[in-house]
Amino acid sequence: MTDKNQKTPQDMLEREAREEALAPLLDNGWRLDEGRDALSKRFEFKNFVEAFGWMTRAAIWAEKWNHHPEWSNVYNRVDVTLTSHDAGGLTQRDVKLARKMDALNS
Ligand SMILES: C[C@H](O)[C@H](O)[C@H]1CNC2=NC(N)=NC(=O)C2=N1
Repeated sequence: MTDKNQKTPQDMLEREAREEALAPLLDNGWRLDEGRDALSKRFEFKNFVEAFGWMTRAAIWAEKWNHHPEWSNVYNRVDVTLTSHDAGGLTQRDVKLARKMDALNS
């Protein structure tokens, strides 16, 4: 998150809300990217069909919420990075999508 007093989207997280929102995600396999304000996680599945099935379900929510992950898939593995491009960093939209991705994987 930037400290410069620029115009930022309304859902940019303030420090306290941000820490509260991020703590459970960081406990659940998400990490803060170094070098950019983004959350990343590697999801692993039994096989490609499970991985791609999960991606399909996540994609439907991403499209519904107009908030899209950066992700790549190799066989049973999906590497996800979440950040809000318009904000240049994390917003509530990333937290919401991260929680949904975890819920779809439980
Ligand atoms: C025009 C459209 O609303 C925007 O490009 C949306 C689409 N999905 C998006 N996804 C993410 N992660 N960040 C954005 O800023 C974003 N913007």
